[in-house]
Amino acid sequence: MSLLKCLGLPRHQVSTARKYLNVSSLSCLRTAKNFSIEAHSQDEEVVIALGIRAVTKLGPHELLATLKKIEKDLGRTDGIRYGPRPIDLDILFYGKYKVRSDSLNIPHERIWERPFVIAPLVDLLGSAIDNDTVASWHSFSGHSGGLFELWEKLGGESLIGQEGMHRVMPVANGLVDWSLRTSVMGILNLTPDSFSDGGNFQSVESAVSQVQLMISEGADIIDIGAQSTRPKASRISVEEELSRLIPVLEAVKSMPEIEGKLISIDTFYSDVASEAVSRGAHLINDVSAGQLDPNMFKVIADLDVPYVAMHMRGDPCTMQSRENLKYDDVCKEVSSELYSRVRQAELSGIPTWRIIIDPGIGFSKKTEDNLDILTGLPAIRAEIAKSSFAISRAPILIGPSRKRFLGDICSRPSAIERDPATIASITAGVLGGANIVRVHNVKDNCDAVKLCDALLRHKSSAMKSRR
Ligand SMILES: Nc1ncnc2c1ncn2[C@@H]1O[C@H](COP(=O)(O)OP(=O)(O)OP(=O)(O)O)[C@@H](O)[C@H]1O
Ligand SMILES: Nc1nc2c(c(=O)[nH]1)N=C(CO)CN2
Ligand SMILES: [Mg+2]
Repeated sequence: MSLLKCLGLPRHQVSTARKYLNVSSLSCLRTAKNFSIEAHSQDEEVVIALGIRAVTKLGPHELLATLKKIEKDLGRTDGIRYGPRPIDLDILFYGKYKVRSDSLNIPHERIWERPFVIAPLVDLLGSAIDNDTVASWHSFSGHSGGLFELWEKLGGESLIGQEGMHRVMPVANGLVDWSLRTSVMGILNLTPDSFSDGGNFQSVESAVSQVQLMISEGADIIDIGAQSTRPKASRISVEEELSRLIPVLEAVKSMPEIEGKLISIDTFYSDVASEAVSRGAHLINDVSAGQLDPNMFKVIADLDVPYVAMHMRGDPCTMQSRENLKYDDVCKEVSSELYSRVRQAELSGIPTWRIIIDPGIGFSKKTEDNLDILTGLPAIRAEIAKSSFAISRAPILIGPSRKRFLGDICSRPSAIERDPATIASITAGVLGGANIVRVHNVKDNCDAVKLCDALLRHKSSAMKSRR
């Protein structure tokens, strides 16, 4: 088992490099999030650092030769050491082994003082040290508290999001740091039967004007769904979903206002996902996290777009069955079930730096479960961090908008009356660490997230000045 570091990779080559690594007798076990290190001068490229943990049949020197070949194929020429280069692939660790030869030193000698190497390296771990190999990596660091202590000494989590180092996701043609401000995802339902706005936006013209409205009100992302996932909704075929979706997607793509905004597709069908991405959709939102279509993960792995993996049990027909509503500790169980879906996605080739997680408010949850989740996002992150820091730090999306539990609490049987309660639930979620909110009423929720972001910034600057 080895750990690799890729450094200095131009944006478009992130996925190319990963594909090279996949075909070179490495099978990926885990991927750490991208870190972009901002350029110090204007002509410098943004540098991307990422970590990969993989299994290989190659010996350490054979692996080094393979990596050198990949570096060469991607355009690296022998030149000034430590200078600018299109890619740098290093072996940080190789199982429990130490290697010392003229051409190879493992552990890599210069990792210990480099925050941009340690950041993705720590992300490949979890706080629970669950095997001997990982234990040996900790001991190689020379610190009694292992790699975690080393990371703290370098500055730790406080280095991230400032001082030039960002945790980023490749989205459309750029890199997004979802932690900088909360993003608002406006909902466009192309369904006759959605619980809140079913039937309103079925014609292309009304869909386009709704998108115009949501963008003018501040939406960052438009989430287009052509299949209802409300409890007990009957399922439509891929063909029918596409026939509703494609004309609207084409029309939305040709709107001048859509420039700079992201288009998300709410679907659990892989064929819908691939068709939509080929027509310019930027992101796939799958309420089933791959459970309703066995091809979903493989298709998403090849599509190279961000993927929202939402927690749900069963399908929209069975999700509210007694069995699927049974939790001892909802935050713990949602965390472990979501973690195992994301793990599966990773093993199918979707790197964690493309994954957005969603606890699935209203999907196989009772009212009190939804409340536990809305107040428990930090607990969900902490629980996932036991297994994987990278996944625990994924952006969180929440979608409480106009859902029934809000109506039950506020005695609002009609969904449109639930906007004030929605705003309160969004506020709770964002203050607890949600990064993207999926809402019907864009205008009012944009104000809510702006206030939350201001509160969070204020709190973190007050904490810093106290230090
Ligand atoms: N663990 C290791 N991983 C990769 N290369 C190594 C390792 N240990 C020693 N080397 C040797 O270091 C030589 C120079 O590495 P490279 O050209 O990648 O330098 P660099 O990228 O400028 O430095 P660095 O990788 O420290 O940032 C390689 O040809 C290789 O033989
Ligand atoms: N990611 C995500 N997608 C959804 C959600 C949700 O909560 N999260 N809720 C829906 C039903 O309204 C439909 N789609
Ligand atoms: Mg190198």
